[in-house]
Amino acid sequence: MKDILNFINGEYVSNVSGKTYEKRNPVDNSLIGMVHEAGKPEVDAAVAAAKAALKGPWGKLSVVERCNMLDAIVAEINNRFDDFLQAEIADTGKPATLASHIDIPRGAANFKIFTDTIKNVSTESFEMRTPDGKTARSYGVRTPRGVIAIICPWNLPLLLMTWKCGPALACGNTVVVKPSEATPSTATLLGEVMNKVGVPPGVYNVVNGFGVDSAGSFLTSHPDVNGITFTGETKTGTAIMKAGADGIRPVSLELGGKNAALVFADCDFDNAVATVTRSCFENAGQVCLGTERVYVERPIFDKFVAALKEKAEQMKPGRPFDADTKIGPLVSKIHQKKVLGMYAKAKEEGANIVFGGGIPDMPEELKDGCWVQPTIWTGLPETATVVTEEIFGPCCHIQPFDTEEEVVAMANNNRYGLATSIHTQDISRAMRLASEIEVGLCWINSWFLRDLRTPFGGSKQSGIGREGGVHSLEFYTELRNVMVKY
Ligand SMILES: NC(=O)C1=CN([C@@H]2O[C@H](COP(=O)(O)OP(=O)(O)OC[C@H]3O[C@@H](n4cnc5c(N)ncnc54)[C@H](O)[C@@H]3O)[C@@H](O)[C@H]2O)C=CC1
Ligand SMILES: O=C(O)/C=C/C=C(\O)C(=O)O
Repeated sequence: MKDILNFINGEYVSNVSGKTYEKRNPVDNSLIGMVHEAGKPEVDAAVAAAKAALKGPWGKLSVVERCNMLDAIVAEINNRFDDFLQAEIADTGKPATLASHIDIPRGAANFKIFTDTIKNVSTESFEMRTPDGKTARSYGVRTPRGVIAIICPWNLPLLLMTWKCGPALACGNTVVVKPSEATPSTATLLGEVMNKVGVPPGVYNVVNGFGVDSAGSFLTSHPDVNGITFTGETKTGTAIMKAGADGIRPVSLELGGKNAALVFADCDFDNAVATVTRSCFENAGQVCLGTERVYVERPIFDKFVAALKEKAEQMKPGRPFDADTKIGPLVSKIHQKKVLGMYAKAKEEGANIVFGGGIPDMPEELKDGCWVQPTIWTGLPETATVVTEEIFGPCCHIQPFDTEEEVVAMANNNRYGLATSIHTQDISRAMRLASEIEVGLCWINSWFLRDLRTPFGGSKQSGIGREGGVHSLEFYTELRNVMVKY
């Protein structure tokens, strides 16, 4: 039996409570291991270690020395690529083709981009004349914020954790990571990499457990945590923001979405169908940037619905390493129940089910996995539950539209504002709409195409703050002004 421990001050440790919980594989519900839940004593120890490490050898490294250490982390993740791949796949059940192209490479790239950023970023400087005729020069100095709490979701575990850990460490902070209870393995494994490359104890810590009354809330309410960065549900973001208010700690929040794809009659049809297929069904729809509302201009509506249905039919569910697997299971029984509840709600509210709507027929040995069918609906009003609420499953509702004004109004009529994709060959229209749609991220004739130097985050109830490239420095550093009179 595998034990998934906590990683505190450079050592793998259990807990004083003796509490453990089962981590099961969502493909077939087999037991992967027992997770040792961190309680208050373990969270206190992790934060104390992180605080002490700021004053230890880590805090004395030059930027270049720190970046060299991060480069070694990148190399070691790549050396242990298969270990990370196996761990991520066991936790999530996602296809190996996906994890090996996105999750694990981004786990390494998320450190690399921020060593490049931190080595090349400048701060402003101004000169002025003083009233007594002398000169004063001001300049900015960036210092680490301190101990950063990183609270992660389960959909892209290594990718989303390193997206925060990379810049935090590059800026000289120390971190305490709380992975999702559903996906503890890769964050825990990264502790081995830290030790191998000589990252000092206490710089990177992992506390496993749940949110409320567990590791998550113990961590976010800890007074020695200097900043909290979170990706996950908007409701949890609200709780985390409240926790941050005590002690005036800054928060960076990447939250939910109910993203719209706008497909115009003049689009490159095959590209639009292929891209919307990915944005609806990739990672079994468990991507905050994913599309759950598709708006198609009326002249191509029927053709588009038929084409997307054909793609959904080809999404073969199966084991992660089978060559013909196109879609994995959902992450957990809890999430499967939530998504199937939404499928039932769509039916109850009168949806026309174009495809799916239930559990696929799986071979006997996989029947206990967390499978759901890719699902397409039409015919619902814009007020229907599955058109307004985030589902986080492989599904979408397709609505026809007649005018640009109408589709912009429908796309914006939602409390979230994370991402959109616009499919048209009219570049003027695309650029016009890109500024009218209320989102943090807008893709034109593409989706989830990432340049890690660019600002990433959501508007409205999809988040606060932007991370990526130099934008991450706003959260992970304090910008101090120094004025010298001479
Ligand atoms: N990237 C995204 O936008 C994601 C959105 N979701 C959405 O959220 C729904 C629920 O998924 P969950 O994993 O339960 O998301 P969640 O937002 O509840 O959990 C994310 C992380 O926050 C922690 N957490 C929960 N409550 C906390 C609290 N009060 N204080 C500190 N930490 C806390 C959890 O343990 C986990 O590590 C999904 O069905 C989906 O709709 C889920 C995962 C990612
Ligand atoms: O590319 C990224 O940095 C992030 C992608 C996806 C999410 O944030 C998410 O699904 O939560």
